[in-house]
Amino acid sequence: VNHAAATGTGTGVLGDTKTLNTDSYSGGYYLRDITKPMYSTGGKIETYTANYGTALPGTLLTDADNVWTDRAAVDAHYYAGKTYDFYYNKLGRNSFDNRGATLKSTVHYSRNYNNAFWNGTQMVYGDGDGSQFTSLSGALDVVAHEITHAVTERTAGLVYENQPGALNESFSDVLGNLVENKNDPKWLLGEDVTTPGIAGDALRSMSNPNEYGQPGHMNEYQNLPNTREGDWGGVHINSGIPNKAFYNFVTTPGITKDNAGKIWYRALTQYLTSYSQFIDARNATIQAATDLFGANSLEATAVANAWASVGVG
Ligand SMILES: Cc1cccc(C(=O)O)c1OC(=O)C1CC1
Ligand SMILES: [Zn+2]
Repeated sequence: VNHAAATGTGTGVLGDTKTLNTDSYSGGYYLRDITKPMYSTGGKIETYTANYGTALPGTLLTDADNVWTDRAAVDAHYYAGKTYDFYYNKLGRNSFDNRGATLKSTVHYSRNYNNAFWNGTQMVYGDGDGSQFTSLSGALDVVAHEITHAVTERTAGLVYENQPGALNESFSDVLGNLVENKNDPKWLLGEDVTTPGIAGDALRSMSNPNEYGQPGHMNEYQNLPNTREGDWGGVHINSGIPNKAFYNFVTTPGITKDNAGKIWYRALTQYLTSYSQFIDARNATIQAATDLFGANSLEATAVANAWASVGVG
């Protein structure tokens, strides 16, 4: 029996019902999406469980009746599909490698694990401890954040330390929110899975980085040690500065989310390199806006103003 695309239903982390692309193969249903353009060269979206251990990728999820109840798996699978669609339809990129590589996710990684990460090959999601986080695949901005780490690794290659690392983090936050495309005036990150017992909070805020302990201007840059304890020079801290620059840009009257995304994506994939600093990101986004909209365009002017407003350039 060959692979055949099937449509299942599943319950997500927040209790919502979703339609899932699955694969009816040899008598069972597999959590495998074979409907995307990348399938023409063998690419698919596959979701696994680590079954609360740390061996990767773990076991590909199967189900007898195509009604899926593993909430973390349902959202990891569905949101990976949404992220693939955004990159393909909006930015013309065919998966993280732009060559239709299979998108592999593993959920239920370890126990009480308050993290999500791209390990160089696949996405990995913990279930949280139920207090700090619920299952981390339950948020589209988180899933798109992780997949964007893969895109960055294959393009600019921004090293995960100091200013290049803060840029790496910021591009993941920017694309995470653009893919999520919520009507969220505060441009929050992780709001759907952070502290399930507290409403209205988040992991980070792009509109007001200070709200979650991040600098929003160069004069608040935190020189932290390039160690694990120092968050590798504060990559999740100093990302507040480029995040705020993007927020100021995208909220400029006349700037659309689509155009802002094209400019940031073009800077990331055409101009930035491993050790790019904040000033290089400023120059790269101005150049990208100039390429796409012209030297004296609203976009190019607004990009320069946005970086100046956070003390860069
Ligand atoms: C929750 C978490 C912990 C450690 C690293 C990351 C990381 O991927 O950098 C992480 O995920 C996020 O930041 C996502 C966006 C909310
Ligand atoms: Zn990250």
